[in-house]
Amino acid sequence: MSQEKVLQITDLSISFTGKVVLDKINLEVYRGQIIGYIGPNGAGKSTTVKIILGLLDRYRGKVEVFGEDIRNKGNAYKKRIGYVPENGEIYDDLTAFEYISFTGQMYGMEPEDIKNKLIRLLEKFDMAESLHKRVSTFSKGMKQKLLIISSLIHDPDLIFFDEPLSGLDANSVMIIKEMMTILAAEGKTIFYSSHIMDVVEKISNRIILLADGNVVADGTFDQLKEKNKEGTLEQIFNQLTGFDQHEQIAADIVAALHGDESNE
Ligand SMILES: Nc1ncnc2c1ncn2[C@@H]1O[C@H](COP(=O)(O)OP(=O)(O)OP(=O)(O)O)[C@@H](O)[C@H]1O
Repeated sequence: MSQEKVLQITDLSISFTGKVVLDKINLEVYRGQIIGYIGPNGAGKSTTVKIILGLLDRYRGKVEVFGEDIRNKGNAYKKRIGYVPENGEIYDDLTAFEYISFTGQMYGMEPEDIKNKLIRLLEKFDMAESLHKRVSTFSKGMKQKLLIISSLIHDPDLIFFDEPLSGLDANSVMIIKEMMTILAAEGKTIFYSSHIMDVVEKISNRIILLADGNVVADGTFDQLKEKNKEGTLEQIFNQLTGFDQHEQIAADIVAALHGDESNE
């Protein structure tokens, strides 16, 4: 792996209406890393990514992408970034071709280049027939594939995937996992946020766990395992976030559904 620093985050903090979401986070990310960026719901994973993408600017601290402070960078650095948001919205009335033409041109690509790539990619994603079909007619998985194509069509160097496998069938999941490995081996850097722990465990060469506004673990899966004496990433996650009550909570939920009296 390269020692070229792609991202540096220094003392990054942000609060929303008085609630501290990120509390002086520090991170250095290197070219070719696949970072499994995990944490409980509401831990601040999407917020971190939105700050790096320049979508939130009320933060404190410093964020450097490709060696430059994003506060001084304008928008040019975004052309080297790809992003699959957790809840990606696609303009439903557009066709696949119109949508990718629109996003590709925002990244400064030539229309001919966009079309050629898109035709090849749709074919590989088993969507060759969908080029001129409206997104409103697509299944969830097809929309997700289009979001993935949209995030990668401009060949970005730094890629943020927020639950990219959502809605994909088992075959497509295998393709995307393998694709991430190839892209990282080529020197692309991938930030992979997901709650599916066994995929994160397998795919990431570095895992960062965010909880209560802080980085509470940062290392390879083997390093995390050594420190925490637990078997799977799911167990390490539960241990580090202090969670051991799933049986009791599940039983309480069922009792509440039945209208049983609470004994809490
Ligand atoms: N625009 C906003 N205004 C107010 N609060 C916000 C805003 N955006 C995020 N938050 C709060 O910040 C916290 C972190 O949210 P964020 O979406 O970053 O979490 P996450 O780790 O991505 O969670 P999940 O795993 O559920 O996707 C949450 O408590 C959320 O309610």
